[in-house]
Amino acid sequence: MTKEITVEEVMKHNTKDDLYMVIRDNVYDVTKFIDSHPGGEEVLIDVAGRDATGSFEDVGHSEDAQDILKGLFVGKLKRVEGGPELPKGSANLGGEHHSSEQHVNPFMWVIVGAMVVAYIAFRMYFLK
Ligand code: HEM
Repeated sequence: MTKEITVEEVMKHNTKDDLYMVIRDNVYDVTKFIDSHPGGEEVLIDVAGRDATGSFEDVGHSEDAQDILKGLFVGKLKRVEGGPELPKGSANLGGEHHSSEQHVNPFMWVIVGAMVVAYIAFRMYFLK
């Protein structure tokens, strides 16, 4: 019989070493998959112990990803009327874009630095 897992129980598994997430009311134990996720571990930790349906679907995961999911299934989410709501995962591609913007920054400073040096060299040449 399919195991039923409560919202409270899912929320307890919210660390890298013990990570559950919910996708379409199915509960998955993602702990062993974290290191091999092509999208990185960060996004999975962001949705640990949460509802990751939106994040998972936004990415447009392939059939392969759906197959991996099947292997991680541990039970159905049990919703109790009047009980706590499972928080939605906050991982999204917006976060990813943000971090890639930060990678651009050091390079920008090199360009700005080069322009300042060029300007000073130019001034010195003409002020001789
Ligand atoms: C247990 C759940 C998950 C499984 C089994 C899974 C599996 C995979 C797999 C197999 C890929 C490779 C591309 C593909 O086949 O679609 C992938 C890529 C990716 N996943 Fe997941 N994923 C999961 C959850 C998530 C979540 C919650 C996020 C949050 C946003 C996420 C973000 C991404 C991203 C951004 C990529 C693209 C990486 C790239 O191509 O650079 N995944 N995932």
